[in-house]
Amino acid sequence: MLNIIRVTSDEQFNEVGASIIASLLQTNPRANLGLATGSTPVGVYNKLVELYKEGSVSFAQAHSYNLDEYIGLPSDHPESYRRFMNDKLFNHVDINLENTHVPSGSKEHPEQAAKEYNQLLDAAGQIDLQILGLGHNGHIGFNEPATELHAATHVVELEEDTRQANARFFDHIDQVPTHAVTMGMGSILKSKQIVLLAKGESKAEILARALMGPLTTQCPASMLQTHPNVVVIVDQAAGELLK
Ligand SMILES: N[C@@H]1[C@@H](O)[C@H](O)[C@@H](COP(=O)(O)O)O[C@@H]1O
Repeated sequence: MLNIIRVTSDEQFNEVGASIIASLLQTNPRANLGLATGSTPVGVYNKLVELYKEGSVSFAQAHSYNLDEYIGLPSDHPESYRRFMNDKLFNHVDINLENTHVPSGSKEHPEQAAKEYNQLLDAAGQIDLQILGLGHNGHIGFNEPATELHAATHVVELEEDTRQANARFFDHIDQVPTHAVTMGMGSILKSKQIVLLAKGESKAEILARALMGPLTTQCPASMLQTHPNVVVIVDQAAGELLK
């Protein structure tokens, strides 16, 4: 079931997103959080840091599992997703870094890294709350449009579109990795609850396709329509084409 929450400002967007995560941690301090990178969740993470500083939320017993990681960037590279998470959230709250998990972007053994991350997810059981952003081509995590989708964590070759969209974070497109490790569709869809975040006009069309179009592997986010508990937080621009 899709529950669409329309917001009218960035502030509200971030507050709604952060309060869903904070409420979960208040009732289940040991929750498994599925976390996402990209620009869309940044404000939500900032808000969570504020809530933590006010004493309204603690991550002390929480565990986190990130969706994806570039292959070939050292974990301290400014654009690696491990570094992103440390900088935007983990280093500012009381989460135990040992309980935070981001797939390894090992260049030497990417397939092994994917396999190990999958084993880690299996051992963790279920993710209680999975945060997702939305790629312009309908990807979630780095599950790119394709004729087949994968259930488990796997290595993926990034689409040119995706590399271009992410080039804004690098000095030059040549520096954007060509491959990534991503949690698979099965792991994402197994989460108890999913919160999809979409902001801005550039997401309006793909969001409408994802939520109202046919289920198709060509738009991996369309699979979210099969999930029993999805909350979609959209601003006015991204929600423009939703009925
Ligand atoms: N792998 C990430 C995705 O997890 C993210 O959802 C997407 C959208 O990013 P943004 O929120 O910056 O639009 O981009 C990246 O490619």
